[in-house]
Amino acid sequence: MMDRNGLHGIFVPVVTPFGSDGELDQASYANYVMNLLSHPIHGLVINGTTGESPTVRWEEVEVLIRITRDLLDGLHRKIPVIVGTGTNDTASTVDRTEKAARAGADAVLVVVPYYSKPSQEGIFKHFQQVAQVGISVVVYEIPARTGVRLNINTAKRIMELDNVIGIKDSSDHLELVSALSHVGVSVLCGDDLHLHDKLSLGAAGGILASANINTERFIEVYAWARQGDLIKAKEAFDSLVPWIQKLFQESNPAPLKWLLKRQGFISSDQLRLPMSPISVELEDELEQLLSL
Ligand SMILES: O=C(O)C1=N[C@H](C(=O)O)C[C@H](O)C1
Repeated sequence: MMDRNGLHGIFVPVVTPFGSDGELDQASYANYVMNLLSHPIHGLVINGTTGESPTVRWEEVEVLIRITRDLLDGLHRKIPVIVGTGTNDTASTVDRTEKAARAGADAVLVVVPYYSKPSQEGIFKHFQQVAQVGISVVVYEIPARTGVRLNINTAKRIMELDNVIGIKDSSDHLELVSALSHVGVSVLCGDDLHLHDKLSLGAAGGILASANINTERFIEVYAWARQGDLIKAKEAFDSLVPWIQKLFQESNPAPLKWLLKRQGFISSDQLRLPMSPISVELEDELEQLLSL
C-alpha cells in the first residue's frame, strides 16, 4: 500500500506495445521497461491514457503487472506501480480495482467517470465506493478527455476519504493544484506543458507521458524544484518544451509510440483503433528534433 508520502517524484506512464498483429508484445514491453528502470524514476503507471486503457483488455493489464513486478524483483528495485482501473461504470471500476490489488498494484489510478456527465455528488460517490476496496487510490482529473470537470469542493471531499492518497491533475489550469497542494494533498502534474508551473505551486511531481523520453532531464526538473531552485528547474524544463509540444501535437500516445519504436525500445508503433498512427508531417518534425 502506498501512502501520501510515497506519491512524489517523476512517475512514467508506460505505453502498451502491440505487435503488427495488434496483440500484446510482451518482449517489447519488458525491453522497454528495463530501459526505463535504468533511470532513477520514482514510479511507473500501467494502463493509463498513455497505456491505451480504453482498448487494453483486463487480462492484458494483469500480464503487464506481472512482467513489471518480475523486472522490479529481478533488479531488487522498490518503486511504486500504479495501475489504471477507472471506467465510467462504478461497479466495473470497483471490480478492476479489486483485481489490481490482488495482481500486485501498489495503488490504482481512477479517472473521473467520463462520457456520462455525472453530477458532482455522483462523482464523489463513485470515488467513495472505489476507496472502500482498501487499496490506495489516486484520482485522475483530465477534463479535456472526460467531458466533466471536478470542482474544487468535490476534490477536497474526495481527498478526505480513507485510502485516497492524491490526485493526478491533467487539467490545463492551475486552480486545482493551488487549492489542494496548500492543504497538504499530493498533486501530481499530468499536463506536461504545465509541469514547471505546477511544481512552483506545490505539486509533488508528475505522471508525464513525455518523461518516457529525456527521462533524466524530467527528474532533474523535479529535483531542482524540490530543492526550491525554481530558476534551475525552469532552465532544465525549457529544454524539454519542444519535445513536449511535438509529443502532444497529435493524440498521445501515437507520437510517443512512434519515437519509442524509432529509438528501438519497442518493435512496432502499432495502436489499437480508433487510435491511428501519426501523420507523415509529424514524423518529419520528430526526425528533425532527433537530429538537433
Ligand atoms: O497516461 C497518462 O497518465 C497521461 N496521460 C495524459 C494524456 O494522454 O492526455 C498526459 C500525461 O502526460 C500522462
